[in-house]
Amino acid sequence: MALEVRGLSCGYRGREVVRDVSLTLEEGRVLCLLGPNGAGKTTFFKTILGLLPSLGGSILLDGEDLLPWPAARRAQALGYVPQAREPLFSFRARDVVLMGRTCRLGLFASPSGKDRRLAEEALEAVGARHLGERPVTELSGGERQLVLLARALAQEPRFLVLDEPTTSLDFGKQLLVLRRIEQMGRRGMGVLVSTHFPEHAFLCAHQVLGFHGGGHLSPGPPEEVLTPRNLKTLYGVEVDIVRLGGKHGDRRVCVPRQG
Ligand SMILES: Nc1ncnc2c1ncn2[C@@H]1O[C@H](COP(=O)(O)OP(=O)(O)OP(=O)(O)O)[C@@H](O)[C@H]1O
Repeated sequence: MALEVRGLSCGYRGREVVRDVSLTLEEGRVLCLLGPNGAGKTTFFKTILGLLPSLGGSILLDGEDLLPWPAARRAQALGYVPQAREPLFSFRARDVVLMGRTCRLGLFASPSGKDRRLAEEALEAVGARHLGERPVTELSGGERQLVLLARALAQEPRFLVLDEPTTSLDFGKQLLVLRRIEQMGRRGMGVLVSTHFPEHAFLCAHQVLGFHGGGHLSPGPPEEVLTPRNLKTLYGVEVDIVRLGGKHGDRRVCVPRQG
């Protein structure tokens, strides 16, 4: 069971932003997408999700072309948490999470007890059960981000696309969300996640893909892709990767060079 991207090019009205990307993401694996502002991370995700037409290449799930799939079938396979933005309607957070179950309901069906239980569990999993009764228009950016993540969990997709899920979260919530991402992988979900923090890849990812101004680094394990040289290519800064031993095992951190 795998999501395969073959020679995918993405962009807008003939302007290519991302060119000729190929990768395979198996269920149970986490891929972290890195790159500077404007490198094309969101564009790439939206193309995979079918929200933008591709400029070339193909996207396959278990060898089947995703393009002709109806929206509900696609939503059962691929969940999406976009970058946080202002909500339009003042639904309760609990109901927004329950909406994640919509793609699993029949045409005129209402949510069942099981759907409500899964929605509650999803809120609990992201540490946001206390927000259930609050209108989403009155939540902070980080709180809204957690509610959207819970909605995607309630959807129970096989693959989940998370666009900068840790942006706007405090330090503790960032670590909670990274732990959840890692757990989602262990429970068999395939996850594509973008972040502006390379260290997040060390904490939760099996593979890293890096975009930089029209080009990209070949996908591979974080320990191989996240070298000082590649980080310079991605972000134009000099950093060292420092390995820290400890009672919780090997850890790697990025340390800026002086000067
Ligand atoms: N609707 C659009 N029409 C035309 N160009 C767009 C559109 N949306 C984004 N772009 C351009 O495509 C490029 C890639 O944008 P994208 O949002 O994919 O980058 P990103 O890597 O997600 O950036 P960030 O880290 O800042 O969120 C940018 O140059 C951006 O200006």
